[in-house]
Amino acid sequence: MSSVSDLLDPSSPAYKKARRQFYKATKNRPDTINNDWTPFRAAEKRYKARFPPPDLASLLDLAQYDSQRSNEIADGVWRGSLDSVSHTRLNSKVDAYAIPDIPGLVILPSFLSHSEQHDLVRWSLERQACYPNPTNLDVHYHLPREGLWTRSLQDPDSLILPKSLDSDTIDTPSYGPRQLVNNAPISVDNYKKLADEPKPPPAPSATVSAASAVTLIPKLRWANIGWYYHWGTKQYDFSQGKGEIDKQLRTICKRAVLSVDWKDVYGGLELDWEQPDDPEWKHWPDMYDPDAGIVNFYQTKDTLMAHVDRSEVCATSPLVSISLGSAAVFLIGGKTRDSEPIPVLLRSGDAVIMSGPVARRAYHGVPRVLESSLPSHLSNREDDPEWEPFAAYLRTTRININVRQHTLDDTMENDAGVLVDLYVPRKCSATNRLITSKDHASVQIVIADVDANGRALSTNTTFAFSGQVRSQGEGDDSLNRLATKAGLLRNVWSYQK
Ligand SMILES: O=C(O)CCC(=O)C(=O)O
Ligand SMILES: [Fe+2]
Repeated sequence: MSSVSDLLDPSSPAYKKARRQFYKATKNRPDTINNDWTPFRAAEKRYKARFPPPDLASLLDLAQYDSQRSNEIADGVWRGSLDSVSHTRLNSKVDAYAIPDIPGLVILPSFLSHSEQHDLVRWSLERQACYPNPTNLDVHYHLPREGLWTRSLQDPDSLILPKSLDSDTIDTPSYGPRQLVNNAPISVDNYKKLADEPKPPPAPSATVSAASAVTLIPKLRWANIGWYYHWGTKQYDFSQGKGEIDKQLRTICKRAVLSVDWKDVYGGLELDWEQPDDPEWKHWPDMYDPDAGIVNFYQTKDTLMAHVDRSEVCATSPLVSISLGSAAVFLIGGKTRDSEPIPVLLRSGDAVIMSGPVARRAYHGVPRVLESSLPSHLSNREDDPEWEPFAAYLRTTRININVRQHTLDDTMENDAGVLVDLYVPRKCSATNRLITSKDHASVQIVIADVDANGRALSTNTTFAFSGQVRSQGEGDDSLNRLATKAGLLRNVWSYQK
């Protein structure tokens, strides 16, 4: 088998063979084939291509600032550069860089120590891709309670049975890249409606047959953590209650968010925040607390197409994304696929934060997992004889832990962890801006409809006022104005004049 470095060397027989195969395969392709590609699609195609191998010099490779990573870079054949994408070093407790073209995008290279990377790889495989967390394989198979990974080590040949045998409804399986559904962006206004839409469980495939534990491992694509995510509608399903996000992971994500001086990122920028005079980033040190996420498992041929993660009500709160194992090309662009994306080389231990109204809503994807890029601290661990199966798996795998904040804090849930109407995020009736859960001076006034005898009916009209409106002495006037408009009051305004 040819190595990756042979494939990058135009004089090698392996390169020449790949070129012959490429010309043969594309001989009859019309020249106009790529005229319709958006800039994002064209970039995906470029980095995905096996031939010619992509030139990664255009990738931002922040590991190159770190002399302790020089061996890691030298050992792998893939390397980007430091001068292809404009970036600025942030004033922060750890190495952190902002990308001025995408405000709110922050990259923390080498954020995790080697031992944290080991722990998180084990954590992902042993404890996340298993009951009670849903995974892509659960739909089709009766997975063992101890998890597929543990079973595959203890009894690799044990048979895992398909669910189609005992189900009335069946479907076709999909192991490829995650299916992309064009979901409606959730917001405070449509939140209730989307939460109430039916979320039928997906049907198991009729065509999968029993498979051994070890052969199913490379088919693992994702595990859901925190709030239950319904892939069919790309919305959260609150009726399933809230899964736990492990404390260790929450602590790591909070450390990432708290280590950044957000004033250095956002100060002086005019962005489209819900409350421009009190932008949310100022509250992240108290408010940021992740409650939803996905652990992604990519084999080297897998890609994740351009998408926007817009199922979370907190549309601007930081999303923390941690890379482990093999390296990858990460693309991030703008509001549509029509902006040219920025290419970044993400290596094991790097973290990316997508935050604020621009970066959190930017199209992004992973067109390439880089072959032979596993760093030596994950491929050989003489200190841990039990590590070898993890190393073998990671040689063809990248793990990404993608952590979001869906709700503003847990006062939005009842004791059972279910979102309740009362705590659905509200907007100030006077200013139409979001009332955060930390706005303890906000009030909600419910005015009951009454019958002819003055007795309360079951219907009512509700007004919510933010603390800011009240502190400016605008509460009474606002209530009068709104109640008059709603036909509940008469003549109050004439008093004021
Ligand atoms: O793998 C990555 O780096 C990104 C994953 C991602 O965008 C997602 O899970 O939504
Ligand atoms: Fe994403």
